[in-house]
Amino acid sequence: MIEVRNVRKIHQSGETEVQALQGVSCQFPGQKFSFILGPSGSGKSTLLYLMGALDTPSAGEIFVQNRSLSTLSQNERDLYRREKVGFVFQNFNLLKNLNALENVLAPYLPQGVTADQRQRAEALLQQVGLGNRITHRPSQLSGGEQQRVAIARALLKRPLLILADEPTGELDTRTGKEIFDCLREMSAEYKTTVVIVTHDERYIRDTDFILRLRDGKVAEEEAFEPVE
Ligand SMILES: Nc1ncnc2c1ncn2[C@@H]1O[C@H](COP(=O)(O)OP(=O)(O)OP(=O)(O)O)[C@@H](O)[C@H]1O
Repeated sequence: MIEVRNVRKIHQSGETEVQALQGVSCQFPGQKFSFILGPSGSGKSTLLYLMGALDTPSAGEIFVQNRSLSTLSQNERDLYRREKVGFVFQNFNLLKNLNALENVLAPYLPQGVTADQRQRAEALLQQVGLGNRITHRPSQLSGGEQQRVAIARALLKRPLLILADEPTGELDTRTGKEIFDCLREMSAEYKTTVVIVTHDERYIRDTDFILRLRDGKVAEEEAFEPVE
């Protein structure tokens, strides 16, 4: 479970201050599949980045596994980001000179990849439906396939949490739906907490929790009973 407690975030933009989050509190259920929705500028990405310790709140706290991120040392924050959180971004962030398998392994390439890591990377690519594409480079893959590589890369570290910022933003609606389905399946398979920021409300279904933001505040929370 991730608890967001009265979080405020002020972005400084030159002389002006932007109050991106104005006292947001909510709980994202652990090992479940959640969305953050809301209009442009409502603070969705800001909240996601705070949960991933890519940024720090101006006030308030975020607890992950009952530990406040504010109490972590710089070293512990780095470890948290590196080992506990898998990030998936709108533009896939793949390295264009590496093939799909190498992209999944990219975080481990500098120190040398173990046989176990390689085997897991291949299995993950298989699971996200790219078993026959592992030697393709990003330019030889469709947008949806590139996003699947990014999902496999995020899963390789066995993260506690996957944070996805507009993962379907560059994709057509059918492919976008497939990416949501893929993330949902992976969340269930690996019991990973998945939180997705999106504008794309057309295919929101089978979700456990929705947080709706407006003007940096919670507009609505919806929790769902599991569908039998
Ligand atoms: N680094 C920054 N510096 C200054 N202002 C920022 C920064 N990041 C975000 N903001 C501002 O904070 C507010 C919330 O931005 P945020 O990106 O969190 O919203 P969002 O709901 O994710 O929007 P979108 O859906 O358009 O991505 C906006 O007014 C935005 O302009």
